Amino acid sequence: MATQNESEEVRGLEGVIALSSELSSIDGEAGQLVYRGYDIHDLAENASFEEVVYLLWHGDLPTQSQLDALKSDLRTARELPAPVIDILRQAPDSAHPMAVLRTAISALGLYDDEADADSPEANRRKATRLLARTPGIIAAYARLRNGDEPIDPLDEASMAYNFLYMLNGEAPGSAAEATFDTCLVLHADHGLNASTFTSRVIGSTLSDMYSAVSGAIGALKGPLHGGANREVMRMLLDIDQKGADPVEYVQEKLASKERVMGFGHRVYRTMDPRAAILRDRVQELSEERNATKWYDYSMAILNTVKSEKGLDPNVDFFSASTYYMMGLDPDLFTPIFALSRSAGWTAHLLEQWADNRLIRPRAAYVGKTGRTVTPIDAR
Ligand SMILES: CC(=O)SCCNC(=O)CCNC(=O)[C@H](O)C(C)(C)COP(=O)(O)OP(=O)(O)OC[C@H]1O[C@@H](n2cnc3c(N)ncnc32)[C@H](O)[C@@H]1OP(=O)(O)O
Ligand SMILES: O=C([O-])CC(=O)C(=O)O
Repeated sequence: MATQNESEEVRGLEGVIALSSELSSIDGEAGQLVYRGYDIHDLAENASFEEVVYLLWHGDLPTQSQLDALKSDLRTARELPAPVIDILRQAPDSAHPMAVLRTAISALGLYDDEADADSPEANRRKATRLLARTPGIIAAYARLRNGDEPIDPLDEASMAYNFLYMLNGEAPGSAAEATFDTCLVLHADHGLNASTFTSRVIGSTLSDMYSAVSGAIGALKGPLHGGANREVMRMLLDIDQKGADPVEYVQEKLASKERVMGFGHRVYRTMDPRAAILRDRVQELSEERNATKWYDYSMAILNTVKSEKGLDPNVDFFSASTYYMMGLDPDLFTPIFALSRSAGWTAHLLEQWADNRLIRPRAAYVGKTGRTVTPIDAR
């Protein structure tokens, strides 16, 4: 039994080691992220999202036949149950797409005969169904709210290609597919971040995978976590609309003690390696198109926040302009994050259940003591 003094509080659990994991490691001082021993730069350059999913779920990169089998399983599993499509049809057009995704993932559990089956094999099958169906949910809702019908994915295409295809109804170029695939690789796992911790807490009660992933989506939605990518784009658009100087705009925010979205991180004390990869991608996209506005604003903000607050950008800062330059709607940015992070959440759940112990910390009680009940008519 742990012996921490009951009155000691570690605010926000900063630095607390709550469990052991073989999935990803972060060196916050060096700015290094590793999935199962592979550096994120290596994976971003040389592995597809599907290969990373296999790596997270199984521990090693797949052989060609293992990858083919995974892709075939994902293809077979991806059709959405009709009642879930009905839920998407009935969701208000103005709903937050993360709320829609959370609801739809929860509803998937209603139509999965194995929802409460707890064997490792059943949990792997559910992880496959859950990940396979997430792109279709996000794309279908994005189309339905615009009055368009959902589009079926293609048989032989990658998840990155199919997501963009289902969303836009046209074939994405190979550069767009590659950029999107890299984004999925970069967001797939990140230690015991808030949403992953949420999923493991829920999983540790031996609740089911749909409950745990719905809870994780709820945690990711917040602007201090995955929701920051949408807020970053809102800030860039606001600067543009007002014709504001990005340096002055951000200086004003800092002077009024507002947080600048996309900066700071609980673990990194230097540049998030994913932000560096995405910064370079935004620069390339900008130069290819001869349209450097978003990159220029972003770099002006980066330099200002760094010099005034000493803060570096996190993954959400440059994913915003990357997605926007790909024509994606800002309120889909966080659902896209969730699509990728589902790989990590489900891998963490499989790991949790392989050696489960209920996660249940303590609170330091700082409330009143020694009170006695006064009869209600005398209060
Ligand atoms: C995928 C992800 O989840 S990455 C994170 C995405 N979230 C964001 O980009 C939101 C903006 N960033 C933040 O709010 C924070 O940096 C967090 C929540 C990510 C991490 O914060 P924590 O480790 O809890 O640091 P904490 O909130 O205690 O902040 C420490 C100090 O830095 C300041 N600070 C931290 N981030 C920012 C920011 N983005 N803008 C301005 N000030 C900031 C805080 O105001 C605080 O200053 P103070 O000591 O003068 O009060
Ligand atoms: O790790 C964190 O605290 C936030 C997160 O999920 C990430 O950076 O990808």
